[in-house]
Amino acid sequence: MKVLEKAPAKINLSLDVLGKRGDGYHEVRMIMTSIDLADRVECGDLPENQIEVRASVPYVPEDERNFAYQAAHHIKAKYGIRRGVEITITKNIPVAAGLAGGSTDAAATIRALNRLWKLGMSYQEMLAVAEQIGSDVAFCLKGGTALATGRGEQLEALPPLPPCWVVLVKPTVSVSTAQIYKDLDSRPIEHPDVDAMLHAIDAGDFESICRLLGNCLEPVTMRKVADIAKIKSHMKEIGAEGILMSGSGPTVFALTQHESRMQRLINGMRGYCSQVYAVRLCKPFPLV
Ligand SMILES: C[C@](O)(CO)[C@H](O)COP(=O)(O)OP(=O)(O)OC[C@H]1O[C@@H](n2ccc(N)nc2=O)[C@H](O)[C@@H]1O
Ligand SMILES: Nc1ncnc2c1ncn2[C@@H]1O[C@H](COP(=O)(O)OP(=O)(O)OP(=O)(O)O)[C@@H](O)[C@H]1O
Repeated sequence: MKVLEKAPAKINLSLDVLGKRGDGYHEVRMIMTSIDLADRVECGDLPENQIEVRASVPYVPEDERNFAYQAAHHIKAKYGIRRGVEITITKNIPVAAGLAGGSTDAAATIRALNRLWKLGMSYQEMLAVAEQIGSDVAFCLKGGTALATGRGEQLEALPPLPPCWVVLVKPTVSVSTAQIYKDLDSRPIEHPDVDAMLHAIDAGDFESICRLLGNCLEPVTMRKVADIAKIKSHMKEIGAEGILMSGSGPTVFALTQHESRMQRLINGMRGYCSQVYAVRLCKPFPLV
């Protein structure tokens, strides 16, 4: 038997860091939303009691470093499963891009194995597995729009954003999330207004959402990746309503409610970058 799960990427609409914790992580307060740029994760039975991962691109690890492998490993240990699984990942989300590609594959694997092995896991039980893998995995389990606190694993669901297009541009370089958080420690933090963003989302006020987009990691990554400032300025010239770097970067996204502007952004940005995507937002998965 085989089960297929869609694994959508995320963007951060507001990302604040409140301080460094004793465990080496940073205390965050951030708002994330799922977008319809997704990997495909397929889990199927294997005759031997082992975990095999196949990824469609060569630069994603297929061993225990893969977050989907780790999800299967934790579930097998926790539920005493002595069955084998083959996990096939079709990558569409750019890797090490600030879009939680590996985290969403892990979350999709948890949802898929719950179905394949008929485990009847509750959302809380899935969250317990997700937290063992990475900070963004918890959000990716359900997706939608949410406020994330703690190291990113404590979630509060928010209303969906007003319908819009998300245009993403991924510069060719990739960055390390751990290094960006480390570099942040030696700089003054530019805090975004997370509370005002929460109000704007509650009110469905697209104009304010665009105006309030903010990410305190953006200036840190910008110092390493000069392309980010250039991409932002080209997107502004073309006429995007709101523009921001996602997560630890380096992907930059623009929001617009106008199809003609979305088209202009795609055409305009393809002149500078090969990885340009235009997608819609994604609904949350109905987990309880
Ligand atoms: C930048 C974001 O993507 C925003 O959504 C997340 O905060 C990062 O989440 P993630 O990639 O799932 O991060 P993890 O895999 O848990 O951690 C990678 C590394 O990033 C740093 N890290 C991550 C999350 C956090 N709240 N504080 C941190 O300092 C730590 O050095 C950690 O070793
Ligand atoms: N299934 C996977 N897909 C992509 N990368 C993976 C996967 N599993 C492990 N990795 C490793 O994780 C690293 C980070 O990749 P990922 O695409 O998750 O970064 P990211 O989008 O910047 O993450 P985040 O936004 O959560 O910080 C990669 O360099 C890769 O080696």
